[in-house]
Amino acid sequence: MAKLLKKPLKLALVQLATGADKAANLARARSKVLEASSQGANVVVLPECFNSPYGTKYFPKYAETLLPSPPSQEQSPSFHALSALAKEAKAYLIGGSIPEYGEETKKYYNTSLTFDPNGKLLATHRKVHLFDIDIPGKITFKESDALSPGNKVTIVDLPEYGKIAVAICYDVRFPELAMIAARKGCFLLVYPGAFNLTTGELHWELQARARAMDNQIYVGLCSPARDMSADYHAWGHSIIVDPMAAVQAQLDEQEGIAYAEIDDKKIEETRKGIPIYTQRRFDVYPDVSEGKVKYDE
Ligand SMILES: O=C(O)CCC(=O)C(=O)O
Repeated sequence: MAKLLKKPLKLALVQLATGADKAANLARARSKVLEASSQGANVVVLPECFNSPYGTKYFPKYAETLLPSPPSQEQSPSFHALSALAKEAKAYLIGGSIPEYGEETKKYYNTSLTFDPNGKLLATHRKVHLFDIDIPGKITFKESDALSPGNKVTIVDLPEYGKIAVAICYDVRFPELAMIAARKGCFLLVYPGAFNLTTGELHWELQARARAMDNQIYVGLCSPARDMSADYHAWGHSIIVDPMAAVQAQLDEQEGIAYAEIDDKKIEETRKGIPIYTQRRFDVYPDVSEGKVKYDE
């Protein structure tokens, strides 16, 4: 079987304590990402909405524009902070997500930016599935009140290592997206995310393990730390799951960094032991990765 991952890497998920002050969030992100890289991390991930509080009323206030590309410092301080940070850390940086104002569409998005170790932007993912749920007495959230969805699957080539997919939080509930990425050769699925105290307990670990089990690749879910004084209470528990669906690292609800070694051997072993990759029956059902898939907007 062809290698998915050219050489082993160390993955770090930064479970950041965030607040209402954007500049303070960016500064804190810098110190934790540098801590991760000083521990040898090659790929570092930040959480969903790491530069702002999570909530529909906050998105327009914190939104930044990314056009023209690259944007000016004034248009997107977060873009510049992340780019500089990737360079300083000498690591690939998956910059969680930030509220974005699309200059071309006049709409708001929940957007993730990925930078290479030279600070170059490699990919942009706008959350495809918006978090609209209503569990009476527990949680009602309607992200679509403020945001519009993105329209593509985001696969990012990290030249030294191989391909990863980036999607955001609620996107993890849609196995098709993960399946397409895996069948296109990704070795890792990364989801900056902020589940809550209801669905976090029920589904956070289950979703991570299910995506890993179905696709026999690594999965990382990176949450903000929990802040009970904020409007939205994040589940935390940032997690890295291996291709056999075993939990390699998981945090509690407090600020911290989850680390794991990621290598091709584990993918190969898993697929050799449980060879679903060669046992699929595309004569009985279609291969979703072979249909019409949008990779670019
Ligand atoms: O799927 C869930 O239960 C939570 C999703 C979420 O919090 C989000 O998409 O931001």
